Amino acid sequence: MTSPKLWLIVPAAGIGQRMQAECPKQYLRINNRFILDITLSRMLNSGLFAGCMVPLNSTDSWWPESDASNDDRIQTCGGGAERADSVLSALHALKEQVAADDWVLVHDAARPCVHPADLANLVSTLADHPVGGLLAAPVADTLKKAESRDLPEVVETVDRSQLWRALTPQMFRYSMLVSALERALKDKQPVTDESSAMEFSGNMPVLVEGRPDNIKITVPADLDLAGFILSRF
Ligand SMILES: Nc1ccn([C@@H]2O[C@H](COP(=O)(O)OP(=O)(O)OP(=O)(O)O)[C@@H](O)[C@H]2O)c(=O)n1
Ligand SMILES: C[C@](O)(CO)[C@H](O)COP(=O)(O)O
Repeated sequence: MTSPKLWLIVPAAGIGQRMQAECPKQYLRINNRFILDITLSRMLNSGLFAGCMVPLNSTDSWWPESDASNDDRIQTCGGGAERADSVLSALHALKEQVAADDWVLVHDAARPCVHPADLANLVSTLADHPVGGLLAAPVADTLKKAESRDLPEVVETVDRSQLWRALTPQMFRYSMLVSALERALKDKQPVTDESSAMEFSGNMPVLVEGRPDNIKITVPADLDLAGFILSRF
C-alpha cells in the first residue's frame, strides 16, 4: 500500500483590491522578488509535494516574468470569480494526476511568511487523520462586535477563549475536498476557506497551532511587515 502523496495548490488569481497597488498584490516585490515566487519557493523547498497547481487570473500578464513560470514542478490553470472557485478549478485541473486519498494543501499566494516548521508540523500532525485540518492562531486581542462599518460602535465584547484565526496551508483529502467545495458552491454557501466547505459537509477539521507571523498580505501596511518577518528567517 503506497502512502498518499501531497499536492500543493497556491491560489493566485486575486486582484488585491484592498492593497490598492498598481498590480495584483502577489506580484508586488519584497527584496526584489515577487511575493508569489517567495511563497512558492518556501513551500516547494520543503520537498514534500508531488506537484503544484497555481490558478491564475485570466487577465494576469505578470506570470511570465516570475521565476515560478520557469519551474517545471509548477502547473497553472484558470482561476475563478472567488478564491473558492479558483481552488476548485485547480482541484479539477489536477484530477488525472491525483489519487482520491492523496492530500491537498491549499496555501494563499499572499502568505509568503509561512514557516517551514509550521508546514512540517501540519503535515505530521494530520498524516493519519481521517479529515485533515488547517494552521490557525488563537485570537490574542480583545474582540469587539459592531453592527456598522460606517460609525462602528461597540455592541458587544466577544468571548475569545474559543476563537482562532484561520491561516493556511489547509490540508484535506483530494476527493473529500472536491465534494465539499462543489456542494458548498452549489448551495451558495459563504466559503472563504477550504475548512468552511468541509465544515458545511459535516466535518470537524483539526486546528493546528501555527505562528501568528504567517500573515496574509492584505492591506498596504502588511507589505513592510512581511518584509521584516522574512528578514528574520
Ligand atoms: N478569485 C480569487 C480571489 C483570491 N484568490 C487568491 O486567494 C488568496 C487570498 O485571497 P485574498 O487575500 O482575499 O486576495 P484578493 O482576493 O486578491 O484580495 P482582495 O479581496 O483585497 O481583492 C490570494 O492569494 C488570492 O490571489 C484567488 O486565487 N482567486
Ligand atoms: C483562506 C484565508 O487565508 C483564511 O484566513 C482567508 O479567508 C483568505 O482571505 P479572504 O480575504 O477571505 O479571501
